Amino acid sequence: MADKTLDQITAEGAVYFIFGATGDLARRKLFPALYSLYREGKLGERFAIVGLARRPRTAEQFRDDVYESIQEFCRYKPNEVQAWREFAERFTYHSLDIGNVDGFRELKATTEELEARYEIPGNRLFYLALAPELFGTVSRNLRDGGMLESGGWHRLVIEKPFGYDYPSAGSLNEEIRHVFREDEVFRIDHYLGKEMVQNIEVIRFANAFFEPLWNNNHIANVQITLAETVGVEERGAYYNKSGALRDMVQNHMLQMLTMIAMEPPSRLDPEDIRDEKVKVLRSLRGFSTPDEVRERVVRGQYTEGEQKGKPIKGYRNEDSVPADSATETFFAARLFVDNFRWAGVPFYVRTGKRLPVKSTEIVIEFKNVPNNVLFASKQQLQPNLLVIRVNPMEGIYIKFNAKKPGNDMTVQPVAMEFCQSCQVGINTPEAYERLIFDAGRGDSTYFTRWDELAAAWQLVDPIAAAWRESADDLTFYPGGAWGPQQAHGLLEEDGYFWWPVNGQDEDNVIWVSNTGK
Ligand SMILES: NC(=O)C1=CN([C@@H]2O[C@H](COP(=O)(O)OP(=O)(O)OC[C@H]3O[C@@H](n4cnc5c(N)ncnc54)[C@H](OP(=O)(O)O)[C@@H]3O)[C@@H](O)[C@H]2O)C=CC1
Ligand SMILES: O=C1O[C@H](COP(=O)(O)O)[C@@H](O)[C@H](O)[C@H]1O
Repeated sequence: MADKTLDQITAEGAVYFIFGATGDLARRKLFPALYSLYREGKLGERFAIVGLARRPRTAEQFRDDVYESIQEFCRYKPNEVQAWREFAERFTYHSLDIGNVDGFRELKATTEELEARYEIPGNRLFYLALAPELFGTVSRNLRDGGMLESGGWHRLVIEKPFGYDYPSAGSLNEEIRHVFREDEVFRIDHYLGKEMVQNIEVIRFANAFFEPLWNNNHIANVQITLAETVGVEERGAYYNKSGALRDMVQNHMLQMLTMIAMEPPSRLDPEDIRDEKVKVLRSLRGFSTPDEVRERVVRGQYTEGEQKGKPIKGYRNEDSVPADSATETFFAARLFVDNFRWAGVPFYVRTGKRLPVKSTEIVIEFKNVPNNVLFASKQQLQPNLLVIRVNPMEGIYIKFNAKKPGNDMTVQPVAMEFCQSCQVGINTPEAYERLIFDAGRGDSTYFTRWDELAAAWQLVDPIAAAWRESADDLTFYPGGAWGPQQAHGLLEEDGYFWWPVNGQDEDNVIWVSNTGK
């Protein structure tokens, strides 16, 4: 599986089915990812791609759409005529309504022709870029239409959101599992495909100097920020039902938290890693009353504001959003992992739309050194920080104290940075490339297993239930600001503050960086 060479993986070959091929995700992420994989030889020689949706498209029209999407969104441009032609030849479009099983029987015939033409041994990967309500029907019709009768493997890749709450996620899971085994289901959380999220394991487990300090004796708190400048764009109808809690916290935020908090797995096998992540999710302190939710969670919604000098409208004025919506566009919480390693260490998480910058960062704040004669009376020492920059900048920096050159013992913070994206630039593979490649080779490490999802929903559901009771605690923030004041209060109560992202507070810090900053 994961330890096969690239040649072995690509030699097997597969047909990739993109359900929802005329949709936004396919256009912005999936086609560009497939083209990059092709350009890097990661699809091998034996592959075909079938786009599926209801609207009629000729093969030519479809290839034109794909060309435009790649031109706009892919890190490789389709300017190399020969490469584009060879790739486009492997792309076909099949118009089909998910609800109609006969369409799947026709698809079977088309697929068998493609498999014969390109010598593909019956391996089939079904990517569902569809509304989740359709996942169960597709699974059933794939089976009933004979699409699972080939000799090779069959894998189902599904997009988020996986359910609306624990019961609905459970029903959805059952529907899918009537047809596919758990090891055939690849549930996407695209944050797990991000380079720096995957790097957390390496940073933690391949360095002698982090792991011994990685516990409540040395870490004061952990801060995870996922800030976006965008509003809800054209997704008001979806977002208004989902809100930040379901859109970002239940999945991306909790996944990052588990990577930070998990115990080292005994082997780097997908199941061992996922077992450790589940243990973290199960150790998260739940919310047993609505009061507890109010104490530890802040929800906010953006109002009119300004970004980069331009006015922006409030959430309630966005398209498809009701004028009295109580949906949160901002979420912050103080979470605890109640286990031996992390007892007493707050994990602060925050995410929101219409914040001042686009940035995802994880800050590990270490406890201060004990007061000592040398420094304490004279100056306030800053805590050591380890900062993992996930997105859009990728890298890591550590902040520590050093002597300012001169005669006295003045201490100044120094930041040593490794900026990965500055080095690799646009050639960093996109999350979707990695995830499609991993699904193609059957490596489920960076996909969410059902028990992870279930545990995440079980944490999130009581928060949603408390919010349903009353919207009194909904706070507001002007678009372009760092969320409501209450989110700062969460940390101030504990004697901390949110470290500014992107090193923005670092005027007094000396930077040593591979970017030459
Ligand atoms: N867009 C994004 O950035 C992200 C999307 N996602 C998830 O990905 C999934 C797809 O999202 P997105 O691309 O934005 O959605 P869109 O609404 O843009 O696309 C939906 C696709 O489904 C097809 N479709 C709808 N009904 C049927 C049917 N009965 N039979 C066959 N095809 C059908 C549509 O094509 P047609 O009308 O031609 O049938 C279209 O291609 C969703 O689960 C979403 O939550 C997750 C993260 C980010
Ligand atoms: O899943 C989602 O993620 C995006 C943010 O992803 P990023 O990779 O750009 O940080 C978010 O905008 C969207 O609402 C959500 O559905």
